[in-house]
Amino acid sequence: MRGAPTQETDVPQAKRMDSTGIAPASTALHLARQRFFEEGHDPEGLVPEWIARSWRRCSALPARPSESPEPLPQDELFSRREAQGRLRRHALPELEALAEALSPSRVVVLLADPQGMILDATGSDVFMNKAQRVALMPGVDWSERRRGTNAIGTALTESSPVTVLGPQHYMEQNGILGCTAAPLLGADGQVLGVLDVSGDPRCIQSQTVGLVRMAAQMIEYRMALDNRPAQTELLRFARDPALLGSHREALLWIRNETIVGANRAAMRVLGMTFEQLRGRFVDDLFCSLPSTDRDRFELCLQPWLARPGRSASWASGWVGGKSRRPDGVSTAAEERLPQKHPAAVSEPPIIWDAQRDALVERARRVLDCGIPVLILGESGTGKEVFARRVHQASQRRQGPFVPVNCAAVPEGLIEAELFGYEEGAFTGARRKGQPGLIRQAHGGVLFLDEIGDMPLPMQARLLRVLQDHEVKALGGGRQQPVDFVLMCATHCDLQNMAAQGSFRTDLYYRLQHFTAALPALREQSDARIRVEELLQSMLPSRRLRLSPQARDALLAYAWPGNWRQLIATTQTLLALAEPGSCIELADLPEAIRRDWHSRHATPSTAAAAPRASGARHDAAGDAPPPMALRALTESAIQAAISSCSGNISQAARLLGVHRSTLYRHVLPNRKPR
Ligand SMILES: Nc1ncnc2c1ncn2[C@@H]1O[C@H](COP(=O)(O)OP(=O)(O)OP(=O)(O)O)[C@@H](O)[C@H]1O
Repeated sequence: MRGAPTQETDVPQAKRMDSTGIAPASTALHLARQRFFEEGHDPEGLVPEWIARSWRRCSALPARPSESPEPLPQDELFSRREAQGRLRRHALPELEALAEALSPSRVVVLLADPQGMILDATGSDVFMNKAQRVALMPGVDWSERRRGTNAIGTALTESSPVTVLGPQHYMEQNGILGCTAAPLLGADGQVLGVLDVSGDPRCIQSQTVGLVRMAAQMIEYRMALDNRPAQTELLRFARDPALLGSHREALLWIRNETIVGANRAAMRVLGMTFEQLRGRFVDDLFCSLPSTDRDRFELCLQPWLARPGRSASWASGWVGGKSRRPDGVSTAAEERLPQKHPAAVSEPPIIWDAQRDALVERARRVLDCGIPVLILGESGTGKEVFARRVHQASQRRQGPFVPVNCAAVPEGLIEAELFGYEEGAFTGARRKGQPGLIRQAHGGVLFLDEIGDMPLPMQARLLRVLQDHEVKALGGGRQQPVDFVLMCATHCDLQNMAAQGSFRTDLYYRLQHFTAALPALREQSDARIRVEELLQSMLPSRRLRLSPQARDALLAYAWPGNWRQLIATTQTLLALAEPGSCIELADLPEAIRRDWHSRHATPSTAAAAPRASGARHDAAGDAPPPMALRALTESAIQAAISSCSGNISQAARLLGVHRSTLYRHVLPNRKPR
C-alpha cells in the first residue's frame, strides 16, 4: 500500500537534534532499545511510530539481518546499474547537486534501486571511508530484510520519506549513521528507487531532510515527464501559476476521463492518497476543466474537496493525448509548457560565445580528418560539453559518442571496459562477454576523459589500437576492425608527465597534434558577463530576483569548480527559494558569503564576518582559522602530486589513500559516471 503523500513526522525528530547529537531523544531511545531488545516489550510511544513498526517487522524476520554483507562483484553491479539506466540518468545530476549543496557536511549521497541495492554514491570522502566500515556503499543491499531498520530500506517498505538517526537503526553497528531517505515514486505508484543522504547523525538537520525531499521530487518530476504512458493526457496544475512548469507543479495522468497516475504534488494539493485518486473520474475533482490546451486556466475545485485554507482555483495546462477542444478535433501530442518555462524544466542553458564556436570549428576540421583532439582544462570547465559539440558538428554526428572517465573506472576493470572480453575471459565475466567501449564507439567518437590517469599498460594497448585500427577482446578472439576518432581530456600536464615517465611519450606525441585549452571561469576576462548571462536565463523562470549584494557576491566569486559549481549553486538557489522572492546574500552558500565578506571587510566587519556567515569564532581571536585543516590537507596533496609530477595514482600511493579519494580532493565537483 502506498502511504500518505508525505510523512512529515520525521522532520520534527530531526529538528529536535542539537549540536551534541541526538541528545534530547536519547534517553527515551535507549530505554526503548533496552525494553525492546532485552526485555521484548513494544517500543510504542518511546520512538517514532515508523521506527517502532520497522523494529517489529525486523524482529519478525526469519533470519537476522546480516552484520557483514559482501558487496556484489563489479560486473553484477554493472548489470544492476545498466538495468536502472533511466533512473540513473535522471537521478545522478541531482545526486551531484545535492552533494555539492551539502559538501561542507560529512555526508554521502546514495542512490538505491527499488530492491534497496545501492547503485551509486557520491559526497564527502571523509564519511565515505567511515560508511564503508558498515558496508554503506555501492553493491550492498540495504533493504530492511538485509540491514534491519535503516533509511533506505524503511523508506522502501513504508513508501514514504524517513529519517533514521543513530540508535534508531535496528542493528547496533549502524548506530554511527544518521540517514534520511525519500523513495522515488512513479506516476503509477510504483517505487522506482530511493535517494538517501547519510552521515554523522549530527549532520542530518531538518535542512538536509528538506533538500533530500526536494531532490527526490525533482527526479520524480523528470522521470514522469520523460515517460508519459500511452493514450494518456497529462493535466498540470498548481496553486501558484509561477510553479507551473517547475518540479513543484501537480501532475495527473488521465485516460478516458479517469485518473491513472498522479505525482506527489498532486496528492498534496488535493489532499488525497494515490489509492484515493486512482480510478476516479477527473470531473469528480474539478467543476470545470480547460477546454483547450491553453497553458493558463482558472481551475475550480469541486465543493466537496474545498476546505478552509485550500484555494479552489489554480492555473492549469494540458499536454499530449487528444485535445479537449469543444469541437472535438484531435491534435497531435503537444509538449507546450516545457518550452514556455525552459529553465524550470529542462537542463540548464549552455553559455557559449563566438570564440568557443571558432574553437569547435577548428577541432571539427581536425576530427573530420581522423586526427585526435586533446582538450585541456580544469574540472568543470566544460571539456565534455565541448567534446560533444565537436562531435555534433562533425561528419560523425550520426555515429555514437562514447564517454569514458579513466579516473572513475577501477584500475582492474579498465582493460575489460575498454577492450571488451570474450565469454569466460575471467572469473565474474558476463556469460556472453562484452564488446568493450572502443567497439561501441565504432563509426563515432571515443571520448577518454582524464586520460592522464590511464594506467601505463593500457596506454600501450590504446596506442596499438590507434595505429592498427583493430581491437582484440580479452580472453582471445580475433582482431576486429574499428573505426573511431579519439577525443581526450585532462587537467594534467601530459608533457611533464611524459618527461617524468608516468605517461607514454609515444602516446603523448600521438595525442598532442591539436589541443583545445578551455580557460577556468576566473581566467576569462568576461567571466562576470557569462555568470550574469547564466543567472539571467535561470532565475526568471521562478520570478526570482537577486539583492544587489547577492548579485555582486555571485558575479565576483572565483568559481573554483567552474561551470559545474556555478550551475549546481544556481539550481540549489532555485530549488530553495520561494517563487517571486528575492535572494539575499544570506541565502548564498557559505564559501561565497565568506568571499564577499573578505572583499568588503573593514576592520570592524572583518571581525564580524565569520560570525555572520555561521563559522566558528574564537572570542580571543587567536584560534586557527576554520579552513586551517582543509588548507593543510590540500597543501599535503599538492606536495604529493608535484613530487609525483602530476601522476594522481602515484601521489595516492604516496599518501596511502585510494586514487578515487585523491580525485575527490583535487576535483571536488567530479560527476559520477
Ligand atoms: N559553457 C557552459 N555553459 C553552461 N554550463 C556549462 C558550460 N560548460 C559546462 N557546463 C556545465 O558544467 C558541468 C560540467 O561540464 P563538463 O562535464 O563538460 O566539464 P568537464 O571539464 O568535462 O569536467 P570534468 O573534468 O570534471 O569531467 C555540466 O553540468 C555542464 O553542463
